[in-house]
Amino acid sequence: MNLGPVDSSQVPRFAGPATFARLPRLDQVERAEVAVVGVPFDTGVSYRPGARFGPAAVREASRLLRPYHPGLDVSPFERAQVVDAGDIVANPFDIGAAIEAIETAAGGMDARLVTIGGDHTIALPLLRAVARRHGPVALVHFDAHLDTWDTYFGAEYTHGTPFRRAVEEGILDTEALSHVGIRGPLYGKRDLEDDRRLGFGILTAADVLRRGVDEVVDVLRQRVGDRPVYVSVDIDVLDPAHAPGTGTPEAGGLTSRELLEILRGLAGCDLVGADVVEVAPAYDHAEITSVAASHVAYDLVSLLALREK
Ligand SMILES: N=C(N)NCCCC(=O)O
Ligand SMILES: [Zn+2]
Ligand SMILES: [Zn+2]
Repeated sequence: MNLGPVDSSQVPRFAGPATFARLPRLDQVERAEVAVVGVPFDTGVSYRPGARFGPAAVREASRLLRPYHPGLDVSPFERAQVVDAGDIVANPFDIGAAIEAIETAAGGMDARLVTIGGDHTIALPLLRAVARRHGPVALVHFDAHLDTWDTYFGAEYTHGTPFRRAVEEGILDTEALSHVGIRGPLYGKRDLEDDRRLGFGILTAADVLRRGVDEVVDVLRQRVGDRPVYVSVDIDVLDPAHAPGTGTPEAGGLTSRELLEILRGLAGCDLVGADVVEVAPAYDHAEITSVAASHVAYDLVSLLALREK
């Protein structure tokens, strides 16, 4: 029997500590198959700071989640032991040290992780940890931005560069790399050429609109095949109307309905880990962004739970 969340019909959901979805902490169980972990770190940002407060805001917004997912027909917390593993301690004054600490902490956990960021820099050490276990993985990356740029101010490790570094390090399977939701101005056409050369295929925000969710899911599933796959969700993939609380917002994005439906379309894929990053609560209103992120995390947890048993 798995230890589930606090029952919101017995204890008001606004009472008590805010673990993700009111789940038990890692130290309250003997083993866990799926863990939600926070990485409060935003030293890699190029514009508005504040994603260091993302994990706390997403946990707070997750109080309203319920234990049955009708879209995927699964009770994720019954199907698997899901826990909140707390926050990884990352040095806010030293990006290199933070990246190492994240890789070590993530690599030391047996459960499959859904990580709440934090800025997008953290995807690199999380991918390293996953690749150590599974070899080079497929990637489905939801974002307004490519995040395959080379450097900012000469710095290699930033929130705009994790996936270029990951390809260079050989931890991604370059036959199976997708960006979804890309839009907005670039520095030049070369950004797209570099991205293609690194191996990425792009489904833009306009593609989601014109081709629709089902066709996007088909393309993604075909690219992923039966490879182990990591899903990285930068919350700015959503339109600023659906996610105002983020550091580098771009107009013309996905709705939360589209994002959640595409995620559900990945059911049955060999998901080995996932993240939700770039929630910056200081720019949020009425918890719009943190509610969206909590639902994205719930769907990712549900996809991981579906693989159990
Ligand atoms: N990963 C995120 N959210 N943003 C990257 C933006 C990089 C830039 O300032 O051009
Ligand atoms: Zn982004
Ligand atoms: Zn990003």
